[in-house]
Amino acid sequence: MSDALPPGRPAGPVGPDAAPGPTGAAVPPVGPALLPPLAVLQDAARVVSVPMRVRFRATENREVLLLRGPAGWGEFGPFPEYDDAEAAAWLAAGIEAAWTGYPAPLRDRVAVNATVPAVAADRVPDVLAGFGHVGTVKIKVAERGQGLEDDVARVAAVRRALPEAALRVDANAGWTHAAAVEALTALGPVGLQYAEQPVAGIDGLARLREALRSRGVGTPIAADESVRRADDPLRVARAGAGDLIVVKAAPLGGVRRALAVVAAAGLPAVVSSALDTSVGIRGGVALAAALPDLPFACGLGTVALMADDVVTDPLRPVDGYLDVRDVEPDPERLEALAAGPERERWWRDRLTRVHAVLAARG
Ligand SMILES: O=C(O)CCC(=O)C1=CC=C[C@@H](O)[C@@H]1C(=O)O
Ligand SMILES: [Mg+2]
Repeated sequence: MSDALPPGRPAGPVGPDAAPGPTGAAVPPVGPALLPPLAVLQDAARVVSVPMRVRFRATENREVLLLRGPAGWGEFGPFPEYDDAEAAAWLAAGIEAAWTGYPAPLRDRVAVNATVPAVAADRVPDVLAGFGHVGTVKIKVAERGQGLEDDVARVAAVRRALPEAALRVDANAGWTHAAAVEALTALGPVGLQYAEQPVAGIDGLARLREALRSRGVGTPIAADESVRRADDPLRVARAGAGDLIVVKAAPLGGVRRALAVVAAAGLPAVVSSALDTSVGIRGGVALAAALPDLPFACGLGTVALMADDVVTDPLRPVDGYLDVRDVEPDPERLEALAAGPERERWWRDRLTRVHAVLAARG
């Protein structure tokens, strides 16, 4: 088998002539419409630990705290290393889901991509098999401890498996400027749909975008961490640092706030997951379903990377789509996946602290 990169499809509906940028629309501060008392949240909480089928983000077991409220279920699952201030947006999103519910959908299903973690190239067929038929694949690159040859081999393996699929890569800011120029030039012949957060920082993205253009590499640049982890999610758009933005409901403080970010950014948006259970994915689906424009497949297929789920009918892609439907955790699955007492305490303590952050913001 060769690692040569056969040509792929041309880039998607983005690029130098893509949408203009900030529209001046307002983005509300992070916070739920109404903050339930802490005791109510603690009563409503279930902490679960879901084993992964494919290791992703160095995660073997995805732990989250689920909340049951009058409008349904919500998920609070900021990654363990996130501080309480950053985690506040995730709690606001979980409360929105469980106490307010989601805005009305504009479509009844959303296209999703397969997600290929930074696995060895020979594992790619097995990873893809978990997603069923898809027309788009996102491939993780720039993994610490790996080199460009690993990325090229992984991308080539996906291209061999799915010659017609649109391919995108996500470096999670793992490349330096020089490494990103080298890698995206090498991957150029594949016709990447876009490169997600190839380097760190908004200035870094803008500089790279400029450098690629001047070399004739037309790969569009998507901003992810520079939107969801930034104090100001609109700075990317203002700085002209990306051709499109990646939006995730939980880190942006919920579906309604994420919709406001997209409206204000004035850039095409891709909806993606936060490696959630089906309860959190339901929020991503609600966001994708409510966006006026949805030009890209969504990164919401990640339940396929998990070995289990809290519902009996998981939001896992079928023929490249997820239906827009509610989910209800199954009492037996909640019991079977319950986190151990120490982890449960850790999450409940975190809930207490993060609730205080939201309460202090008023
Ligand atoms: O977008 C996808 O295809 C799947 C979701 C995904 O890649 C991510 C989920 C959770 C955490 C992130 O590190 C990661 C991302 O960077 O987009
Ligand atoms: Mg990303």
